[in-house]
Amino acid sequence: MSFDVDVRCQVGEAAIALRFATGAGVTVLVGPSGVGKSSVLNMVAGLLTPDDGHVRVGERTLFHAATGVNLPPQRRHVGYVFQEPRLFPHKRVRANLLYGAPDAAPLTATAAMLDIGHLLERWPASLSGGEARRVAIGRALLSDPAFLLLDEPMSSLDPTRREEVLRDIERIRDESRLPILMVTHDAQEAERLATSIVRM
Ligand SMILES: Nc1ncnc2c1ncn2[C@@H]1O[C@H](COP(=O)(O)OP(=O)(O)OP(=O)(O)O)[C@@H](O)[C@H]1O
Repeated sequence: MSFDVDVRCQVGEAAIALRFATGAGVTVLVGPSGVGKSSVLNMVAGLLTPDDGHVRVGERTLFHAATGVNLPPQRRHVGYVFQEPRLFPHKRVRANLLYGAPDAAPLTATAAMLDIGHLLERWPASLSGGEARRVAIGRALLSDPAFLLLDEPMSSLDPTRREEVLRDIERIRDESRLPILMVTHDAQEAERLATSIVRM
């Protein structure tokens, strides 16, 4: 089992509840705007604490209300790519990529895979949307995560850039074998990337 999630949480007016258990590959979370998809990612990441339930990824229990287990985000070994790239504006691309990386050795190979090797000395403000997104994905991968969370990684990209990021995610799915939990609005993306689809 990759993701074994059963969470309930009141967020403002919204009562969010979701249960799913999925195997290896990409689990895609789909559903209308405001239904709570990003909140579920935040509960898996440890940024939002569920009122009840459990979160297990692989063999590890990250949260279990009944026994009081609640690992802080930094101990969950999560690579989280937010809807906005959230790069550090005062750090060059290279330093952004290495932020949180236990080891600089995989930098060259990861940058080559994401086709961002020529951008290492640039500042984030000079990047296009697609480039910034790929740097955010690279930073998540280089932190040596146990799993990836991707929140609408193709949103607000033009069709060419979208295709590039789609291919990157396919490559990560097929080569790194990291469990991936991803949110998308787009049925075609879900169809193409998903090993499992969870509807909210
Ligand atoms: N800080 C907050 N205070 C009150 N309500 C909130 C807060 N954060 C989120 N919500 C509400 O919780 C619900 C779930 O939000 P969430 O961002 O998880 O949805 P989503 O499915 O990811 O939406 P989208 O697809 O539009 O990004 C929404 O109804 C939202 O208005």
